[in-house]
Amino acid sequence: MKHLAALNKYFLSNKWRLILGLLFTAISIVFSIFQPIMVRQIFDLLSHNIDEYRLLSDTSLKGFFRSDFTHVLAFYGISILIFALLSGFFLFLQRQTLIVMSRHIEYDLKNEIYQHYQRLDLNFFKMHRTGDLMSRITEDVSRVRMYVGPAIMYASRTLFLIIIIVYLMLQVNPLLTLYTLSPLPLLALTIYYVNRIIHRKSEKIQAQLSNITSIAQESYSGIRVIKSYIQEDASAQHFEDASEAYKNSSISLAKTDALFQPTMALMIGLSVILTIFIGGIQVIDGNITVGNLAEFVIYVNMLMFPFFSIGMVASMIQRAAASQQRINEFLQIEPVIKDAPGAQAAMLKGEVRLENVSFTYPHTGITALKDFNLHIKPGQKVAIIGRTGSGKSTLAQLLIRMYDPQQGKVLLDQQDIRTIQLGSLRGQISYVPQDVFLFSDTVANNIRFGDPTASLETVQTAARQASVEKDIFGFNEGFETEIGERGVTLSGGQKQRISIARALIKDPNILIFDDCLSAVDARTEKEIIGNLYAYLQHKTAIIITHRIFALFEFDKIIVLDEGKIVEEGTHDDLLSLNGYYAELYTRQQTGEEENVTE
Ligand SMILES: Nc1ncnc2c1ncn2[C@@H]1O[C@H](COP(=O)(O)OP(=O)(O)OP(=O)(O)O)[C@@H](O)[C@H]1O
Repeated sequence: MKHLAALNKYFLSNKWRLILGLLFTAISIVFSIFQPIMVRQIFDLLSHNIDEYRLLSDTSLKGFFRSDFTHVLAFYGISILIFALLSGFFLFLQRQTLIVMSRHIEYDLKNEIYQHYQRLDLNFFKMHRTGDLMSRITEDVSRVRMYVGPAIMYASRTLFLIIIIVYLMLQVNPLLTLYTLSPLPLLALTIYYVNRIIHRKSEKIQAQLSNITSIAQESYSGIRVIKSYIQEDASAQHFEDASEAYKNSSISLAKTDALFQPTMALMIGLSVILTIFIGGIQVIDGNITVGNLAEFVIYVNMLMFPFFSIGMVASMIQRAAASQQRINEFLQIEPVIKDAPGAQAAMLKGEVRLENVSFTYPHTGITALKDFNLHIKPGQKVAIIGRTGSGKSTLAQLLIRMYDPQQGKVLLDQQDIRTIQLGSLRGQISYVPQDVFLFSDTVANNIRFGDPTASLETVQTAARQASVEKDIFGFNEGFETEIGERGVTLSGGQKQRISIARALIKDPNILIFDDCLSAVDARTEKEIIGNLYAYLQHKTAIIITHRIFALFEFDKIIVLDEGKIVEEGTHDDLLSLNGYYAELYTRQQTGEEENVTE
């Protein structure tokens, strides 16, 4: 329950809705109480006067009484109707305030979680599965909403109703009250347990349903592999097994559900029988009137749902507390990478320096860079080459401060990057990642992601510089073509170049290209490099690659191995070293020649 305290701030910001909601609940209940009172009055009126009326022999007097009775009955009928309408109207207002409040809280909570996710660093996302992040912002928030809306609504209704009705019942006859109410706690307890079973089964069904969805999704995305390996039948069988499990669980839930209504009917029946039996004896003994008995039967019926909802509300609160606990776990995580106190914005010219940097990935313990030193002057072009896993991408991650090194310093323009505001730092470095990610949006908007205010002309220029403009004009709707599931399917090389255009449009002084030309052919690569050359003239550029760009005149080429620099110098320096670079160069030259002669 203590976990739910985190929601109090939302109740506070919605206090008027909450107060009004509770007020409407009370008013609606007061109006609903008139019905049993009036029924009692009708019954008493009739039972007191009916014998005398029947004994009347004077037909005109009888007719007069009859019409009088009819008027009184009509008056009560209309009054009951008016009170029921008023009660219903305030019930409507109650829902309009409390349920609306819960939707506002749900909205705020979702935004709070989402904004918090945005602040958290890469390591957090590596450590938690996407499904887990999603379920906390969707399913857990939904369960919490059941507490801040329906649970509060039912609980307040139940509390007010029980207080008023039990008070009225006690005024009539305490003993009868005791007997009438005795089965109701049992009802609450039964509902609580049945609800828990239903919930457990529903959870299982939900998990099985999402399993079916992911099996289907995976088989659609991997349809080419399934077909080429003739695995259609195996894939169908896999789906059928998952569906079978889902069907069995659903049937089991239906059986439990089927028990629910009869259990309730039994409990209600038991209470009514007890009321009529004990109440009947009390009427015979003259302790209460027939009207009281009728009134009691209505009270019992009115109390059924409140007692039923005690069980329901208890399990709703329990579930909401568990969900809020899961939400709090994430909300309480503070990002490790954040602005240090006193961090300043900086105008970076482009000098990069790493001093004795060692970095180990926190969640795997893999040391990716060891005592690493590097100096790049503003405007220099540097290539980073090395075997897979040698630490090239890690270097890029440290420069944009996705991680902080455990030892040593990363300096930009001679300032430790930890003293530069994170937004200012990342805003002035363009990073083209190895694994391209494009959003389901238009081509133009994907490029504009680097500068949301950019005009179409600027977008086109960036596309031209990234050598992808011609390809884009080839699409049906040019720059307005949708990318993604519902849009065009781009080739790997096209995606990479759009991602480069996105980086160029930012027009920063430092650019890092992380192996982002791996999917283009040699001719396109030459074209891209030719175009980029002019663009990069006065900018610092770090190009991480597996291939040697002989065309590009690098100021420095660095060869990494196991997180250390093993070779460093210009193209000619490295060739004369006769090491990894020279070997790679020879291999690449032979490969290219073979390609030409083929
Ligand atoms: N996010 C991560 N979490 C844990 N370990 C990682 C992570 N990223 C990389 N590593 C590990 O750190 C080491 C260096 O990886 P890095 O990605 O920097 O190499 P790389 O030279 O860029 O390789 P490639 O050329 O294949 O991209 C590798 O052993 C890798 O397994």
